[in-house]
Amino acid sequence: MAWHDVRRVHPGRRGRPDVVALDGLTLEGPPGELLVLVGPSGSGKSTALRALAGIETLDAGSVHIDGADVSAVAAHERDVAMVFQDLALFPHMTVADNVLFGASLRRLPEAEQRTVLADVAEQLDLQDLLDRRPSELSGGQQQRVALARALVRKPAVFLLDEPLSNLDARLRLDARTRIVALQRRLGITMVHVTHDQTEAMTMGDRIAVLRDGRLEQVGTPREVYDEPATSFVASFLGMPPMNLLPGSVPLAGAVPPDAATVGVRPEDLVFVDDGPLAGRVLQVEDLGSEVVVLVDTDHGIVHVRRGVREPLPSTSSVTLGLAPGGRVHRFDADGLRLSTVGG
Ligand SMILES: Nc1ncnc2c1ncn2[C@@H]1O[C@H](COP(=O)(O)OP(=O)(O)OP(=O)(O)O)[C@@H](O)[C@H]1O
Repeated sequence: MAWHDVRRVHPGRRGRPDVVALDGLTLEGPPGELLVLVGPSGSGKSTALRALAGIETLDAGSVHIDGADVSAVAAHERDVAMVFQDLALFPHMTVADNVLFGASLRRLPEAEQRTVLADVAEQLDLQDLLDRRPSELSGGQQQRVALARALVRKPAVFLLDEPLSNLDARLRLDARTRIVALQRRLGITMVHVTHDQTEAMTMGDRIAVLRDGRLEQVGTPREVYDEPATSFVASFLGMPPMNLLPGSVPLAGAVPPDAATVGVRPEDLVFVDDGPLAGRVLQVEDLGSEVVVLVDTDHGIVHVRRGVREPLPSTSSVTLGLAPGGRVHRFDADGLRLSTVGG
């Protein structure tokens, strides 16, 4: 699938200014890829997905599926299936009927419908739920029904708009694993929208980071985490986010002084004697599997991530330095990455 220079402007209502939802979005992915769109609220993720599905008009540019320009093709004729956050299951229908809903499947001979249903029910672990109605299902089960309903259509592109956001943390993890396994097994092209960066990092073959309706960076999760193109990407991915400090902080020793900002991940900082960054321990957050220490410095609060077995500083006044193998990213005044030092 591809977006080529797509622009979408929502006219401002009642004297309000127009909203540019997509501002020349260009992005493409190979067939069989699981592409995750991430970005803050309002960055245009849903609009991009809706544009591909054909339920959003384009003001300029084009969208492509399987190499063909489908910009002028009606939504119902595009070979896509979309799962929304609210799932939109029919409450009066059984799970089986919800899954099979849709004229094309209904036209199949009954025996064939049963095969399709049995197949998808097995893939999504719905075998025992087929006679129930949505109100008799948990959130996770409902979500699996919505996935099944989209899957039986065997679309060329499968679009997921935050389908996991209503699930609790455990179910989310389960659903995440299930979707990725399914996508791998069937080799389907999938675009998954989320604002959850853990979901993005763990699910995507590639992650596309959107900001203000434009593509900020696209790459594998490792690439965007380790080599963020901009300070925006650097601070968007990672929890806690990358620490951004003035370029004058000599964290990486003698580096060229032309960076406006230097960025360092919380895991790349250590407590040392006489380090280049001084501060006071504000808070220690023990997360069970790791410890995050908040240090108040002259340049704002800095997050330090340490292992649970490592000793913590014994005094509240501390100095920080770069961890062995740690990396410092240097950004210019526009936020563009100049280089990465260390690692
Ligand atoms: N129908 C509409 N009318 C007016 N403005 C809209 C409309 N739909 C979206 N917008 C605006 O377009 C911008 C992009 O919206 P979009 O829903 O694509 O962002 P998003 O990244 O998916 O956000 P979220 O994560 O909050 O769902 C936002 O500023 C939004 O307010």
